[in-house]
Amino acid sequence: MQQAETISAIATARGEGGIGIVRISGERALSVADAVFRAACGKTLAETETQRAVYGRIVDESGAVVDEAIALVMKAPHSYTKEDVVELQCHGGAVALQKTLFLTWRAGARSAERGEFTKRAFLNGRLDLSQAQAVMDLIGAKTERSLKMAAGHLTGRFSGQIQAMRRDILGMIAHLEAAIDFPEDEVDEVVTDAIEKKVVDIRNKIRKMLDTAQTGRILKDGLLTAIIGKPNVGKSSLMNVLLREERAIVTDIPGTTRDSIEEFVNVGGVPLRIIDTAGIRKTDDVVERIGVSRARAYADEAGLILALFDGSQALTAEDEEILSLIRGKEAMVLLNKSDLPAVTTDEMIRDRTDLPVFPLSTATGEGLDKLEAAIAKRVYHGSEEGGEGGFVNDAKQAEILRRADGHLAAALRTIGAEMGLDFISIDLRSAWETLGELTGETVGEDIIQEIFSKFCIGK
Ligand SMILES: Nc1nc2c(c(=O)[nH]1)N(C=O)[C@@H](CNc1ccc(C(=O)N[C@@H](CCC(=O)O)C(=O)O)cc1)CN2
Ligand SMILES: Nc1nc2c(ncn2[C@@H]2O[C@H](COP(=O)(O)OP(=O)(O)OP(=O)(O)O)[C@@H](O)[C@H]2O)c(=O)[nH]1
Ligand SMILES: [Mg+2]
Repeated sequence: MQQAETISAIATARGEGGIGIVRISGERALSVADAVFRAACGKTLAETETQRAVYGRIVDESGAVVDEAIALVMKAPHSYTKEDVVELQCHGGAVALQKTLFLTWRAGARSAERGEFTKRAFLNGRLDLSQAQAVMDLIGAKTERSLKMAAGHLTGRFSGQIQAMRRDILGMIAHLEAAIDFPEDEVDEVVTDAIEKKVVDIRNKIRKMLDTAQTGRILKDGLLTAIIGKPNVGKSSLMNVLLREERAIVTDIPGTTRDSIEEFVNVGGVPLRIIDTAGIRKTDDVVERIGVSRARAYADEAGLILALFDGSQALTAEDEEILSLIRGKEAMVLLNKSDLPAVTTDEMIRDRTDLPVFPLSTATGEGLDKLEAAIAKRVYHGSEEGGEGGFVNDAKQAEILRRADGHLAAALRTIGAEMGLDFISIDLRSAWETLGELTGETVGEDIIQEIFSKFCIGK
């Protein structure tokens, strides 16, 4: 189905790059493009076969040349949106590109909303909702592993699993309805036994998918990782070696870092949002005190704490306080300055904490490989591929899966209570509908609008 309104937008990065693309989609895409583009061969784009590239010029209403361009013609349904699409590939200049865009508006297109091309692709059945979301995740991917996850979603790995579950549920509903309509054919108990088995199966699949949710979210958004410790233990040095860049100021003066610094680091494919914090200590300095309270706040908020200690010094009361601060938290204990003679050994630290301990030196780089591998392993906890369905990478998706699982659990209770076949069917239908929210088959326009409004213009 082609939308009556024809839309256009600049599809490439603003103000940079050698080529810039104006993309047009909708019922009148060909006539809009023909109003602004003159092919060198003399043919109109409407006469051009689909999937052809045509060389020519962008001209304004008076026929004056605005730019030199290549037009890509993709006729419905053979395009990204499944509508008629023309892409005008121009020289990358911002002014010429903007002018070409204006000309398409004057010729009858309107400015595309955020994500509107992809929204049309969704509405026309090219992608389901989880695949459409993967388009944005792909663009925003922070590491290669994040990219791989998004690409898996885009190619329908996740959707495929969901669709299979929905088909199975629908099959059960049909079975129940047949048994209700023709009670003489089958004994109820035989029917419910079969259904119980299948429901348990699907619940197991959902549980496996939910197990990947935490990893999926980290791959998508990054893991908030706070480096904490008393002053001068080497926190900023650690930030710098992880970044491979002299980002934070390092001096031998305790209290060097006063405000926290956040940077993105790729550790073994895991995106970390690393925060270097002010050394935790009691201080009369007003600015430093604010820094210290921020450090404590980050320790609470972080998904992972890297607690740093100086192995070349004896542990102090401040170190003991940090050890108790991280007790029971997601934390790793790092014993720094292993290049110097050890005063505090890892055994001494291990006596005081159950958390994993890593000796290292930010000066020589010793122990860093092990630390990075341990961080990556911790995030993946064995599930490199995120199971058959790929990762669940979004809190909303996880919530929908949990709700669907709740309906399946209710179906099992209904079976257990021998309440009758039609009641089981009601629970199953709820589960089927809930799972449809993931693929977008059972969600309202408002939710769809909200999802696409987070996209960029031209996508
Ligand atoms: N220039 C350009 N590059 C792009 C896109 C685009 O729209 N334009 N895409 C999006 O932003 C992505 C590619 N996605 C696309 C998906 C389907 C079709 C398409 O035309 N499919 C037709 C023809 C397939 C075929 O010939 O086999 C079809 O499925 O019928 C195009 C792009 C990334 N690169
Ligand atoms: N020998 C040795 N010195 C180190 C090592 N790591 C850091 N240092 C030194 O320790 C001092 C403090 O390092 P920083 O990274 O500024 O320490 P910090 O924990 O950020 O300190 P504050 O910002 O004051 O809390 C500097 O002189 C560093 O050169 C190490 O592995 N070995
Ligand atoms: Mg510092």
